[in-house]
Amino acid sequence: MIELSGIRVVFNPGTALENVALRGVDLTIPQGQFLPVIGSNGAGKSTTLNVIAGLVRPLAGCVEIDGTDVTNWPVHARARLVSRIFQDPKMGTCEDFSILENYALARARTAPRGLRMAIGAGLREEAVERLKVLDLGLENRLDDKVGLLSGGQRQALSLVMATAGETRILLLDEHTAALDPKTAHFVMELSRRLVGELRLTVMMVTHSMAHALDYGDRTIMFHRGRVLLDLSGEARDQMTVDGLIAHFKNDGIADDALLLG
Ligand SMILES: Nc1ncnc2c1ncn2[C@@H]1O[C@H](COP(=O)(O)OP(=O)(O)OP(=O)(O)O)[C@@H](O)[C@H]1O
Repeated sequence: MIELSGIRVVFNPGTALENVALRGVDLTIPQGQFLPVIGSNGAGKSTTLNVIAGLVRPLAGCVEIDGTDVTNWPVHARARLVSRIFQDPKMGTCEDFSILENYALARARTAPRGLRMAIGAGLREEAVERLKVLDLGLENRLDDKVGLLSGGQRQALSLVMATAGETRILLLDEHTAALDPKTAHFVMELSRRLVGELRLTVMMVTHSMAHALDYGDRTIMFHRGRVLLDLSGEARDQMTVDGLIAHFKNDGIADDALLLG
C-alpha cells in the first residue's frame, strides 16, 4: 500500500526558476492495486514516482509504504521495497553484465539485509525458473551479455528483476513506450500477469489511454500538479478512450502527447 498525503514539491524554490510540480497530492493506493496514471506533459506524473522512490524530497507532506512513514528514508533504504522500470530498456539492466549477473544484482538489491550474502547458492536455478515463464528462451542464455538482447527482451528481463525478492511496490514509467506495438502488448500482458501473481502495488505512468483503461483496476489523471480525475468501478468500466478525450477537452486540456496511443 502507498499513501501520499499533502505532497507538495517545488523545484528551485525562492528563485526565478521556481516551479511548483505537485500542489498537495493526496492519494491512497491499496495493497495489490494496479493503477495506471495519465496526464499532460509536465503534469507531475514522474515527479510523483520520484517522490515514492525517494529521488525527490517533498517540501511538505508524507509518504507511507505499507503503513511505515518513509518520507525521510533515502533512496537506497527504499530500494528493497520499491522497484522501477523506465521507458528506455537500457536503464533497467546493465549491458556489459550477463543475464545471470544482472539477476544477481537485482536479488542483492531486493533481499533483506541479513540474507544478501546467502543468495548466491541456488541463484542460477532460481533465475532459470523465473525466466522460463517469459517463454523467450532467456533461461538458456544466462551467460550471454544483456547487450545482446532486444529491447523487448530487456524490458521482460527488467520486469523479472524488478519483481524479485522483497519488492512490494512497482513503478512503471512509460515502460512500453519505446517498444513496437506487438512487443509492447507482450510486455503489458507480462506486467499484468507478474503483478497479479505477486500481488504488488503498482503505479504505471502511460501516455496510452487505451492501456490506462484496459489494465489495472483504477485510472487517475494528473493535471498541473494535482489529481484531476480518479476513475474506478462502474464509472471506469463504462469509460472509453473517446470519453476520456472528451473529458480532457471539457477541462480545457489539449495536449497532443496526452492523446497518443
Ligand atoms: N529536477 C527538476 N528540476 C526542475 N524542474 C523539474 C524537475 N523535474 C521535473 N521538473 C518540472 O516539474 C514539472 C512536473 O514534471 P514531471 O516530469 O513530473 O511531469 P510529467 O507529468 O511526468 O510529464 P511528462 O509526461 O512530460 O514526462 C514540470 O514542469 C517539470 O519541468
